[in-house]
Formats: sequence, C-alpha cells, structure tokens
Amino acid sequence: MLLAIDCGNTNTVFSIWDGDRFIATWRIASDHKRTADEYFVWLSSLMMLTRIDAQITEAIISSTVPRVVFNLRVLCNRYYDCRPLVVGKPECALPVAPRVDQGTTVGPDRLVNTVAGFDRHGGDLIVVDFGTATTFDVVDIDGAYIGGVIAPGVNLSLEALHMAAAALPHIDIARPLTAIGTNTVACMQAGVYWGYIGLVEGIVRQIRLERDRPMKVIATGGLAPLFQQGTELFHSVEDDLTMHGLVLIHRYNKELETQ
Ligand SMILES: Nc1ncnc2c1ncn2[C@@H]1O[C@H](COP(=O)(O)OP(=O)(O)OP(=O)(O)O)[C@@H](O)[C@H]1O
Ligand SMILES: CC(C)(CO)[C@@H](O)C(=O)NCCC(=O)O
Ligand SMILES: [K+]
Repeated sequence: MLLAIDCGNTNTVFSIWDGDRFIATWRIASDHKRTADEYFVWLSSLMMLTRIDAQITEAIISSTVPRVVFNLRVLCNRYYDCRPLVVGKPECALPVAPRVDQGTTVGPDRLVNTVAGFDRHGGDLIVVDFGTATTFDVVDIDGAYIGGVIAPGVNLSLEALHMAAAALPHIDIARPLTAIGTNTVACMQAGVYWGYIGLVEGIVRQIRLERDRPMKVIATGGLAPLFQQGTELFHSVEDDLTMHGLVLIHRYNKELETQ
C-alpha cells in the first residue's frame, strides 16, 4: 500500500491508499523536530486503534517545509523499507513541467494540486487552496502550472490583527451574516471573511482578464467549504485534492519506471 504524506506549514496529513481508495487519513501538527521514531509510534498506534492492517510498501511526500523531509525519509526507509518519492526533487517526474521564471521553486503542494485539478477538470483551471497561505494555481490548457498568487492565509490574517492590536482578541474564523459588525469579534470576522470573499473574487476576475478566456475555479483546503457559502465562484470544493494528486504522481513515476 502507498503512504501519501502532505506536509504543510501548519499541518501534516498522512493517508493510506490501498490501490483503489484511501483507507485512512490522519493529521498531525507540522514540526521539523519530530523524529522518524515519533512518526512511527504515532502512525502505528492509530493503525492499531482503528484496526487498519496496512502493509506500507511505497511512499510519496510533498513538503512545503524542507527541513521535515529528512525525518520523513528516515521514517520510510527505516520502518517501511522503501525509498519515498519527494515531489519537487529531480528524481520525481511530473506529467507536465511548470512554466515559471528560471530559478523559481514552485511549492510542491501547488504542483500536486495542479496535477490533481487537471486530471479531474482539464486545463484553463484555477485551483484555490485555503491553507497556511491562500494560493491560486493557474493551470494551462496542457496541464502546466504557469504561475498564480500567494496571499496571506485566513488564520494568519486573524492572528496578525490579534498580535498587532492590544484590544483585539484571538478568534476563529466564522461567516458573519452581515458586513456591519456590532461587536469586536463580529467586526474582525467580517473584515477577514468578507475581505477574503472580495480577495478571491477580485483575484479570479483579474486572472481571467489576463488570460482572456473562460477558466473554471475549484477550491480545496480546510476553510474552502466556509468560503463556498459566501460566493458563487467555485465550481466545486474538493478536500481530497492534494492526496489525489500525490496518488497520480506516484502512479506516473511507477509507469515511467516500468517503461
Ligand atoms: N470553521 C473553521 N474554523 C477555523 N478553522 C477551521 C475551520 N474549518 C477548518 N479549519 C481549519 O482548517 C485547517 C485545515 O486546512 P488545511 O489542512 O487545508 O490547511 P492547514 O493545515 O492550516 O495549512 P497547511 O496545509 O499549509 O499546513 C485546520 O487547521 C482546521 O483547523
Ligand atoms: C505558498 C506555500 C507556503 C503554500 O503552502 C507553499 O506552496 C510554498 O512554500 N511555495 C513556495 C513558493 C511558490 O510556490 O512560488
Ligand atoms: K494544504
């Protein structure tokens, strides 16, 4: 079975793919100090507690945090006796190369989202991912990542307000029904929620203008469903998009190997 690991700046998600479907998905806070042994104890306990008997023989990693790759590699080598594919490394092939400025390293999560989005929807696509940062990935007609947008993430924006202003509390995002807040928390939520709706709609409008053609928009990431409630923009919200991309990239590399 395949262990797919998606390490973001905030959370790391582990999923097990049995060749047909994901039989388990587990989430842990990203921490570069976590060792291979710690990952293994955590994964093994979850497998035991949920009675999942998975023989992991292969692994693929996407990591936006370069420092964690070392320990994740050790996890795969030592405990699952396999060499993981690492998205973004030269030995991990992509179906279509990104077209960006020379010397630019595109975030592996964005490359993976591009592959997954293209597989499900074809090209002329915008993938919006509400993670630590909110990213927009523009996918060309042939499936190439051709650039996009990186905006501060929703929780990051709320955290910035709290950190910078003594009277502003730490709060969670929610969808306020009105833009006019009648208390501090409602005002902050309105600023970030409706501010984000405007940001997403404005950026998509601008990208479509620049591309001068119809472009489908899909969304992923933990906060995507919340923002879907405030806009007509998203054709679909797909919470498994990154994992789907990891499975596709793994399969693509296997096929290359056997050719
Ligand atoms: N209603 C909500 N309010 C606040 N946070 C939410 C809500 N729904 C989901 N989330 C958050 O969404 C996050 C899951 O999103 P996702 O995994 O896409 O991004 P992330 O883990 O924050 O970022 P990264 O992938 O960059 O590490 C979780 O951290 C969860 O706390
Ligand atoms: C933008 C983030 C942090 C989103 O997870 C990640 O994709 C990243 O670190 N990217 C590197 C820069 C780039 O994608 O152009
Ligand atoms: K993510």
